[in-house]
Amino acid sequence: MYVKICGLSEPEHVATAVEAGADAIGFVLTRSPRRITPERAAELAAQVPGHVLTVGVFRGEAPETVRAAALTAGVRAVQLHGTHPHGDFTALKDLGVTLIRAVDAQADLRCGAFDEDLLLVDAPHAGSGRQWEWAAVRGRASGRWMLAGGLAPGNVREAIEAAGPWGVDVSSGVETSPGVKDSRLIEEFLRNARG
Ligand SMILES: O=C(O)c1ccccc1N[C@@H]1O[C@H](COP(=O)(O)O)[C@@H](O)[C@H]1O
Repeated sequence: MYVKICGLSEPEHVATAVEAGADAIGFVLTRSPRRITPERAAELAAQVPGHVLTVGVFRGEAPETVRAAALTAGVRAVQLHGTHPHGDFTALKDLGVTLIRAVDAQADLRCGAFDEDLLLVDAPHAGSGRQWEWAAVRGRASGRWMLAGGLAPGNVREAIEAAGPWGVDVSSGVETSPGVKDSRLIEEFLRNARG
């Protein structure tokens, strides 16, 4: 099971996620309680080994804004939330990073439909920590797709069984309050996600 830990802002939590076996870690570079600057993301990304994907998370920004922030941060993937047209993904292809299309369950759920490399199926309000009806996407989402939205150490197994994703992504569920990560919860999430 591919696991992404998102919304990291402290070196200690980046180290915990890497050591506990995360496949990807995310830095929020858009309006959010978890927002960090691209410069801060670059400092954190520098401590991440090459086998772990570093992801810049955006919501509704224009491709040029995403490009500039991703280059400053030095991330190897960008995750675009919001109603981006296909052309936004095409415009970012030459950046040479992994493109992640983040949508809710009403969208086209075929990974690759917008030329993205990974699909993320999330709650309508990304980053809110709210659960939604994960089972509604079972058999509808296809390809390399991650489930997100209200996941936590205590429910990630149930979510995987309900939706059948290729991977999972968490932010709020490994925090003690919005934007404050907890190393013990990060480790527990990774353990439970892998069963
Ligand atoms: O985390 C945020 O604040 C955020 C802001 C804007 C866009 C996406 C955001 N987070 C993404 O939301 C999902 C899961 O969130 P949660 O576990 O329900 O809190 C994850 O993909 C984050 O990257």
